[in-house]
Amino acid sequence: MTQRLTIRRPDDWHLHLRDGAMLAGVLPETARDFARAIIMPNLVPPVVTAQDAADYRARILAALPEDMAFTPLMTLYLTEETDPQDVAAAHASGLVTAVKLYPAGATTNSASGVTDFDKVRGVLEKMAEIGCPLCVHGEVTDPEVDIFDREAVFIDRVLDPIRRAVPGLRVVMEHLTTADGVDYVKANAADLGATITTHHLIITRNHILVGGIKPHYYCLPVAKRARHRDALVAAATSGDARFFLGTDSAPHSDPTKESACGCAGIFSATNTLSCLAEVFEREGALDRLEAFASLNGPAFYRLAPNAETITLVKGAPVAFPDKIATGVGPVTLFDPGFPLHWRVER
Ligand SMILES: NC(=O)N[C@@H](CC(=O)O)C(=O)O
Ligand SMILES: [Zn+2]
Ligand SMILES: [Zn+2]
Repeated sequence: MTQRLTIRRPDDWHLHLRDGAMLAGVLPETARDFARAIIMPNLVPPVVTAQDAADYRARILAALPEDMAFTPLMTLYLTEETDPQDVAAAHASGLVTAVKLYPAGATTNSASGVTDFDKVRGVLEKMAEIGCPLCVHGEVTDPEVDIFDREAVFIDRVLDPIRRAVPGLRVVMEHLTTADGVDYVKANAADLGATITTHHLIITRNHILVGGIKPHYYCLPVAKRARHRDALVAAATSGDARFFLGTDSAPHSDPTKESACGCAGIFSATNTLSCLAEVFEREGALDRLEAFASLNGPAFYRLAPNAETITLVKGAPVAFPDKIATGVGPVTLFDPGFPLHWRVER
């Protein structure tokens, strides 16, 4: 008997769409399966003001194929010059859903990020007052700190002090990669949530480094050892409403990844739901996939879940393309390293 699973249409609470020809190439890969996504603002130059967000939103909608429905939920890139009133107005009008904090230099296109956290305190206080969530790339940039420890150190040195200094601030720890992060979320109240990516539920650092260096498994925060991956799987499949899907699908063209200094980012929009169904099935948690992919995110963001549903069907292994063609070159699709049997019924 064919196995079928019908769930509310999912959303992606952490997505990179880029701009121009890359945007046009990757947007359908997300819009095919997802109703909404939180759109990351790390363009070059970044999406800093409400006007930038309005313009970017218009470019996304213009790139959307006519037969697809998709709602981009816009974010602003927090800088030391961000104006609290601009944020408040953009949030009140519905243009902007959240603000994104990048520690300066922590990841791809983060040069305009925050160095001195005292300088953004006024914005954070305004956000706490109006209920605008802060999405956080949670890694310290201190060159003395080992790259595998940067998330855990960030929690102690930066995140916990910010949350104590600005009570009531609603925070999403983006792309959680450690058991330390899972424990920190669990130890706190409902004003703290976390996104977990598809790939961090599957790969460990061995995937990047064993048998040759694999640039398409390199992302930030970098995948950790198996114990951490397993803690993420347990959190995602637990049904705990504080954990929800943010794919962090982050396209880079192949030449920029397959390089002596390859870019960080894994592109997973196309096969994410098939990967997730496989992971949740293996954990005996298929009945909790809907919470993770379709219910917990909207609840955190105080939005209604999508009214429409999608149906996943299990059958013979599904063939996904190795690469997506875009106007700026091929983008390699995330390879989970095991066959995928679930596909979204069209
Ligand atoms: N995750 C990544 O490795 N890369 C992201 C940036 C980010 O989310 O940190 C990107 O923009 O390419
Ligand atoms: Zn990030
Ligand atoms: Zn990201």
